[in-house]
Amino acid sequence: MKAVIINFKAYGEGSGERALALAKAVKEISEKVDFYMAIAPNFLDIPEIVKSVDIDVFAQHADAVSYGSHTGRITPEMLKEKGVKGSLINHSERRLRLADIDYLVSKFKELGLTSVVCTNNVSTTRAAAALSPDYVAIEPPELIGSGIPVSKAEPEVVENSVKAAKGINPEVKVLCGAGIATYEDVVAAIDLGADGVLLASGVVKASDQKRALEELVGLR
Ligand SMILES: O=C[C@H](O)COP(=O)(O)O
Repeated sequence: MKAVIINFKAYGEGSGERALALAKAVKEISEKVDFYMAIAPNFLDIPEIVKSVDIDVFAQHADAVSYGSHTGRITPEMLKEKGVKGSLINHSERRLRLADIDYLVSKFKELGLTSVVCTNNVSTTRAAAALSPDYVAIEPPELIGSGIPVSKAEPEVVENSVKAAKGINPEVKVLCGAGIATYEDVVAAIDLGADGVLLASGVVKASDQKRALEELVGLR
């Protein structure tokens, strides 16, 4: 099943009570379509959403450390304890070192968490795929939040990332993201070989989030 993962980022429109409402809207829509839909709210909203909404919840980041003397860190074990499905790793707005990405992908496997490693171009997608995460998500940073969909503006980046990742490890699923907002954008991504999309502003910043969700998955 193709995946649609919605990152709430640190947007006010996807925080607190609004995060909970949006999570419920995503859950409701997910029951009407043939997409795997999941969300990535901020850390503070995760426990409440996990408790109240039956949907896969991802963190937006994890730190490459285990329990111990670290201040202000979120370890994979903590995420596991809170009932999250997995996490974005190395998002463009929260980059990590290669060794940290490697640590997290391995630790996630050990804990049964799903890893979504974000990348910015074909070469980094190839490098990320070599670590055998569950997903890589190719997102050209300049298109993030631009409203210009990567699947239309830079189709070759998506297509070549899919080829590069599958060439290294056919098991790795490839998402694309940046500027995705409509069903047409999603279909374009899938036509380029992507296993789904990772998006944020097209839904979270929309004046009518539910309507934006419906448009995204082809219900309108
Ligand atoms: O995690 C999501 C990506 O950074 C894409 O963001 P965007 O949909 O606002 O362009």
